[in-house]
Amino acid sequence: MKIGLVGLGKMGLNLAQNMMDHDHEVVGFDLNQDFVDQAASFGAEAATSLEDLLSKLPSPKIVWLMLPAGKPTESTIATLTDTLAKGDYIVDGGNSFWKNSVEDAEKAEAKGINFFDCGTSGGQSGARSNGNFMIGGTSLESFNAALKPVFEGIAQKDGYLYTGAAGSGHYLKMVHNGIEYGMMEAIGEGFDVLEHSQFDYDNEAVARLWNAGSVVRSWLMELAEEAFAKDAKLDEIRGTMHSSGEGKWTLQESLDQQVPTPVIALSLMMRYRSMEDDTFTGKVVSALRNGFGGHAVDKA
Ligand SMILES: O=C(CO)[C@H](O)[C@H](O)COP(=O)(O)O
Repeated sequence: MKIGLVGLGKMGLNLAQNMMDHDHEVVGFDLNQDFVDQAASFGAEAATSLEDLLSKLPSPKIVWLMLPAGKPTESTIATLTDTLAKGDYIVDGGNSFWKNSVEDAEKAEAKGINFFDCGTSGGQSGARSNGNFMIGGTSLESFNAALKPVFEGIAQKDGYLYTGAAGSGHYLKMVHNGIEYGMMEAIGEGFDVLEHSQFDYDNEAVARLWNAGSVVRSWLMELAEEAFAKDAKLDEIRGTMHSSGEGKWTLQESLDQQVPTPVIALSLMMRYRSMEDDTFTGKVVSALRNGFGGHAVDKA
């Protein structure tokens, strides 16, 4: 297969190499010329623009996006929907909001373009090899015809699934990331309790121990082991926990469906709380305690 890959950042560049490792040709484009040059140095064909990339693809054209969710992805899909022809393929491999994918697919499919929304998991190393992919889209037939052979190579065994109608791939990735929020928060909290205990635990040794056959062994625990190996008390980093939106979307969806998801909800709240050094909530509560009970307040 010859695939046009748009977006050659951390994930896209690794995915390009993964595809080429499995005998696919890649034409790469990114607004950042350095990324294009890097992809070319690995053997990808460099494109100077989206139009140039399309001109280098045989029909049916397969255009695979690895762009930040939101405007960069949506505007590129709109351009592709205007430009591509019946039978061509769009694969959105970013972390797009699933409702956008449903709408994007409707517009693309109205023109006979196949649209697939592909949640990509496994981080940068998974993109590079043995990845994990959750793929919704136009039909199983069109998936099997052009994309299945690609996923057979770039995914690990059992590491890809056609999940049904367009939107279902990114919906599944959204929930995956909600789970990810909860798992990471639990791991973080567990180590926080250890840090505050009367005992002197070696965090790296604990993570290594738990990775050796315990119930909580996991890739996340392995990443914790690696992080503690580099910086035993993580003194070099702040505890601000950024978020890209998928946890929020999972919570919004669970509220819409009236499904109780307290772990995911609180994990998201903890991320938001971590972005503030102090809180206005805290100031108000402190003032109220002082007001009704004369309790001490800490001065700013
Ligand atoms: O999809 C991912 C992992 O599965 C991305 O790394 C994503 O950015 C993680 O979400 P967040 O940035 O909100 O922590």
